[in-house]
Amino acid sequence: MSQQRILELRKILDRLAYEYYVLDKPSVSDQEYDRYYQELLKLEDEFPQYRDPNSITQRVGGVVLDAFEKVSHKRRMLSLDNAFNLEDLMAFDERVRQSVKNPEYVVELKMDGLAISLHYHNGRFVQAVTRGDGLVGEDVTNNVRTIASIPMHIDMEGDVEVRGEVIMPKKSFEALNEQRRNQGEEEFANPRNAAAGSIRQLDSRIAASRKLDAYLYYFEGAQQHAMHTHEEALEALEAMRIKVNPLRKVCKNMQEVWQFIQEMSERRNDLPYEIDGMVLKVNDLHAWDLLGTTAKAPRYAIAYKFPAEEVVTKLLDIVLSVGRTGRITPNAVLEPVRVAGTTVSAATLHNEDMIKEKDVRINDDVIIRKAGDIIPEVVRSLPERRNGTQGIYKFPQICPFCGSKLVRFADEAAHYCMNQDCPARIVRGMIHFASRDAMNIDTLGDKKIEFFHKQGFLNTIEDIYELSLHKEEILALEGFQEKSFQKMILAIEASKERPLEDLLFGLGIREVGKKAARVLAKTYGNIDDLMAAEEAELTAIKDIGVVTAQSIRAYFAEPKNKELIAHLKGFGLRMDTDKEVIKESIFTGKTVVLTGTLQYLKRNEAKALLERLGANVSGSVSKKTDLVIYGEASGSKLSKAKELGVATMDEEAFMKEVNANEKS
Ligand SMILES: NC(=O)c1ccc[n+]([C@@H]2O[C@H](COP(=O)([O-])OP(=O)(O)OC[C@H]3O[C@@H](n4cnc5c(N)ncnc54)[C@H](O)[C@@H]3O)[C@@H](O)[C@H]2O)c1
Ligand SMILES: [Zn+2]
Repeated sequence: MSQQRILELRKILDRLAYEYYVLDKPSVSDQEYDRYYQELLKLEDEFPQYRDPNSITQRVGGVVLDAFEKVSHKRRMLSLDNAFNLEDLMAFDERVRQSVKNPEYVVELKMDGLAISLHYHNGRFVQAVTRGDGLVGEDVTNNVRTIASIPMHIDMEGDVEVRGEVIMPKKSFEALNEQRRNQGEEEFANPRNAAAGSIRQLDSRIAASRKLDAYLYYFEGAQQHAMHTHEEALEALEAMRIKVNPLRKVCKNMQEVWQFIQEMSERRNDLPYEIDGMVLKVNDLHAWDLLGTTAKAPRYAIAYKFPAEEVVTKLLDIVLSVGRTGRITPNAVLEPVRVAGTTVSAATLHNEDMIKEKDVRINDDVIIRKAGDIIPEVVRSLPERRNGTQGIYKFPQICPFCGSKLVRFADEAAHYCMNQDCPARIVRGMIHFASRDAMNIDTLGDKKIEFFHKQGFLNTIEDIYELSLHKEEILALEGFQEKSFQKMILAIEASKERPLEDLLFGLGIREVGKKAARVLAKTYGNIDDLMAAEEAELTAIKDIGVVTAQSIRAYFAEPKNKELIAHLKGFGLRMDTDKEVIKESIFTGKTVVLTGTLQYLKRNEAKALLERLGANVSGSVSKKTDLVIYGEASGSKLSKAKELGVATMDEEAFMKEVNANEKS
């Protein structure tokens, strides 16, 4: 039983960590994650036979993206153990006291960003590396250079390593999300994920535009510089004009610690950046060596995490919604309640497993939590408050909108309505088709589509282009005027000119998101060639996997979909891409040869990029060659180029040029 639960928890946590560290897109709040984590920690403690070095509790979370140069840390970059209340902190103090007499603590703010290591050589900033998996991080030097508060020169000879936190101030975060909203892009869940997403960008101009900041809190090898305490080390950093957070305090005992924590938690909302807790560090650096570290965290420090805002309310009902792919989401209908400054009356329950996991039943009192910008969630039910009217929730077997049987695939937690004609799916599909990222018919929003569907005017995507046939009926409806009707029809007409990639995305083919649509449109140029493409041909395209390829094939094999495309063609929708404009660049008019193994691009991609930038790509080096671009293990072509005096460029430099041109 406990073993099963341990495995289950590891699976949940691995998925959440992936969403958080790799996608920078968490689906639950940090508190929710921490609850699962603490439960796992406790079970592993209780049942040592089930411990596993691969468990998330035994390693530093986080990953190293392949797109970046990997750098090994000289000393591991660790995480921190967590405390959630005074009791946890007292236990930590107790453990420290077993090795250290009368410990002092430096108490700092726990800034919610991502850890970074900065390297200086003879006073010059030379490299910045992310924490990564703790052993190896990503080289993000160019991006970190764009952070104004990080000094490029310091007054210290030799090699100096400083560590700290890159953060996105609340103001920058709000501005960024507003901009993303306006451009129809997905918003970041919180400043931490936005900061992480900004630092891990291949184009440093994006990082520069994101207005990041950084605070440093660790001086590697401070003892070699004759410092004895952490506070002395921080002051030495300040003397080098390195930014250290002044909101910190050296505390003589736990009473002072707790008082400072209370003080800061009251000021928390007024700070210009987000903090998710406080960090206690033993002040005496000699004690750091004495106490040492675990596989994951130092024993001389601990993070106290602030509690999230939680309230209790009644769960009145569970209702299902259906997405355009048929995916079903169960939602909690709640007795309205104020939490974290807003009134909440609905919360997501994710899927059947989550409902079981949290043992949520209709009529239960439940704990609701809203943290940061994440949608409200049901944390758990309060079974002790049940009065006998709460039966175990049975997940519906049929779609509430069309009555067809719901399907749950073996490897997925979600249920699906598989009925292509399900009215709820059709409406969601039309909403998606008209949305900003797709055909961008901005006068035809969610509410109007739902309304016209109820009126019987919109039953398929094709109907959008025949809406003008219902002019008389629509004008007879309340709230519709000739002028706004004309505007709507004009926007529908204008959408016929959208390029192929927008149409492909708008069709809502499973697995074909914005990016895949762009890749497909670019590769095929028009819809007929794409419709004729075999699965093998599709999977040969970078970024298109087997599942996506099969889904595309299945979509175009469906007679109804073929008909839809034919009808749309009949309405005059263009079904090709914008012609690639050749961009003037340093490659324009040059004869270029590629050689060696490229790290960032496949050979054919590099070729396509070069051609777009006006180059003529050739296979062999001769006197006519203007430039040889080389990757790793390049052999005879490179030596021949050198012999002939032909200019050469390594892949790194090439990527920089490409990036510069792509973004301009
Ligand atoms: N919502 C989710 O799905 C999800 C998933 C995974 C992780 N998380 C969150 O991330 C946490 C785990 O991340 P973690 O391993 O980075 O641990 P952590 O964020 O709890 O603590 C360690 C980090 O704190 C940072 N920090 C900030 N101020 C500091 C200071 N003054 N001194 C020292 N360090 C400071 C450093 O970056 C350090 O690496 C979880 O507890 C959870 O809150 C959330
Ligand atoms: Zn249905």
